[in-house]
Amino acid sequence: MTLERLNEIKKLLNEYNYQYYVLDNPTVSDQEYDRLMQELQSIEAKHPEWITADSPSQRVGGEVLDGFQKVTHQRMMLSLGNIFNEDELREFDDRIREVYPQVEYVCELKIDGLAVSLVYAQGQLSYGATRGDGTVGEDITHNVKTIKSIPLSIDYQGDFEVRGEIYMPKKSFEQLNQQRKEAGEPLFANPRNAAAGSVRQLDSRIAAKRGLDAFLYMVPTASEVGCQTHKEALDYIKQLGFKTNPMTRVCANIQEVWQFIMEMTEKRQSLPYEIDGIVIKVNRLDWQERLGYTAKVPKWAIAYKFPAEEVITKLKDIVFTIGRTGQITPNAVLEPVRVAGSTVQRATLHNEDNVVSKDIRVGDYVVIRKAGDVIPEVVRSLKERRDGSEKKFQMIDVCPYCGSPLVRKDNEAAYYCLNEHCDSKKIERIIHFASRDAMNIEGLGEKIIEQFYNLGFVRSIEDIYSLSRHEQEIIDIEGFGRKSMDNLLEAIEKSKGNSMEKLLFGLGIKGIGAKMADNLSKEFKSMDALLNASTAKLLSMRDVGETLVQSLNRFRSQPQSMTLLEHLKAIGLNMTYLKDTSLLQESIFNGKTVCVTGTLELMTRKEIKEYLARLGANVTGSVSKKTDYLICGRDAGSKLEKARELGVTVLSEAQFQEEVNL
Ligand SMILES: NC(=O)c1ccc[n+]([C@@H]2O[C@H](COP(=O)([O-])OP(=O)(O)OC[C@H]3O[C@@H](n4cnc5c(N)ncnc54)[C@H](O)[C@@H]3O)[C@@H](O)[C@H]2O)c1
Ligand SMILES: [Zn+2]
Repeated sequence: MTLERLNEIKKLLNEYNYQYYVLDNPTVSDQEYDRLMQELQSIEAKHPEWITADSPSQRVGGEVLDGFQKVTHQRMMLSLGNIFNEDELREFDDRIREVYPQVEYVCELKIDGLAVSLVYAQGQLSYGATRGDGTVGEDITHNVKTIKSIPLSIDYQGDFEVRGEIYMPKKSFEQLNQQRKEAGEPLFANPRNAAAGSVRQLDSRIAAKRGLDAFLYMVPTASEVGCQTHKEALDYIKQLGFKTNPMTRVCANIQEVWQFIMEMTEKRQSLPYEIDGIVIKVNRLDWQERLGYTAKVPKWAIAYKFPAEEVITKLKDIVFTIGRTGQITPNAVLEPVRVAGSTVQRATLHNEDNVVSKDIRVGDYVVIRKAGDVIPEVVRSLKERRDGSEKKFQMIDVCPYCGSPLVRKDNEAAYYCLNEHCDSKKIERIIHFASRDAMNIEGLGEKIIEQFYNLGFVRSIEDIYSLSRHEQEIIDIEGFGRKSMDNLLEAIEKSKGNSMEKLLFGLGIKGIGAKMADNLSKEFKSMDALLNASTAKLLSMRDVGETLVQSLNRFRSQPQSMTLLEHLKAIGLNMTYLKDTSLLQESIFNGKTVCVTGTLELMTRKEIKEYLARLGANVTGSVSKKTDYLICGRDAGSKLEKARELGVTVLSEAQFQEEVNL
């Protein structure tokens, strides 16, 4: 169970790392990422035997993109350990003071940009590089040179390396996103990703226009140039002409550190650049040296991360939404407010007990927290700002959709509408339609459908196919990035080509399960033929009984069902059986999950996929425990490794062709 969870988290984190470091386009918030990382670390702490070298907990950040020169760092560029509260800060301090009771710290703002290494030779900038995976980075010299505050020459004749953070000031970020919006281009999620995306342009004219800047905060060879402390090193580079951050403070003990953190939490909003925390470093360089490093982070420094961002806004109304199971949830309608990079207009209030115990009223000013979840939440109300016009919360007792009395189940805080014909059933039908064995629309899961339903984007099955109309609104929903939207629209488009049995099963006709849908489709070949089939013909089939015929008759006599099918046909959904029955009988791939990887030589990727579909295979994009076969072309990489690890049968392209007699 836990091992399974561990693998699941690793997979997610690797995916998020890729989106964040390679694509500069995260699909989840940093809080969500950090929460998963903590969970991973706590499982690994309990089971050290499960730690693998490729675990995200063991690796520093990103990957090196093709297209850039690679630079091997003279010394590893590491990440930082994270802490999230005062207790953890004190634990860090305890560990240090066990060795150095007199420790002094330097506190710095944690600039939300990307790390850069600048190397000078004979006083000239010789190159600038990204952190990459810590060992090898990308040469971004051409873009570094566009940053005006970075000196191209310094008054130091030997080899000299200095490290710091390239960032995009808030103003530049807003202008950039405004321009991109007007040009219809995808927006950057935050200044960090915008900065990273800018320095990784091959054309330096682009970076030059992006208004980037840099703070320098570290000299790997500080003691060699005569510095004893980190603070001296900072002063030294400032003298050489580098820009250092003015907020830096030396603290005599951990109380002063916490004091600094509190002060900066206040100041954060008013700074002209984004910070996501405070970095705390041991000041003495020889002590740093002796405290040393883990594989990923220094032991002499730590990053305190600010909690999920909170903002204040007015609660205009409370509305109720319904979920798949009929659960009724109160939601806050808010005066739109920007929080951590997106505009929030709605937030969940969870349930009646929560609203009552926090005494949240319509008209209140409330604190909204954007954590990792798709829907932000209301943390508390500001009672001191009330003027008496606020309305006390009253839970409804009938369903807002159908008027049936609501039922509170034993031991549960939630209320339910149990009416069979209520909206929850519609949600359920849409969920079923999109599910894996039916139309298999990836990215359109239960929670998303509930949310889209309640926001009015998807009220019926047909609506799925006009979702692009709400594209911008959906991207604005917290947590739903441009990339997820593109993927979703692609998955929806792809589902139009499904073979008939998937659609038939998706319609949710009573008695027609996945297997029966397959049998009927195989027999009748098209939706029209099935809908016009005589009772006698149906009954002549094996496994088809009276009940099923009655159920199908009910379906075909309902005008709304026929209209639905007509609409789907007009939208372009395939209504015929695409699997080739003669091929199916003998195919070893029938009903199996198959993945294709590597460079194919005999067929194109598209051809082989279509062919496999005709053989009855379910073709997937990744290898998992559910995979039955992996078909491998040349230069197969991680998928092949994974398949071997999981014991999945691997076939070469030639073996595949032989198997299917091509
Ligand atoms: N949302 C996502 O999908 C996603 C994915 C991957 C990572 N992340 C975020 O990135 C974090 C990991 O990134 P990371 O490895 O760069 O670590 P980090 O950002 O937590 O800390 C290390 C980095 O801090 C920067 N830094 C800024 N100011 C500094 C200063 N004064 N002194 C020293 N360093 C300073 C440096 O670039 C350094 O490499 C995660 O904790 C998460 O919040 C998010
Ligand atoms: Zn109802």
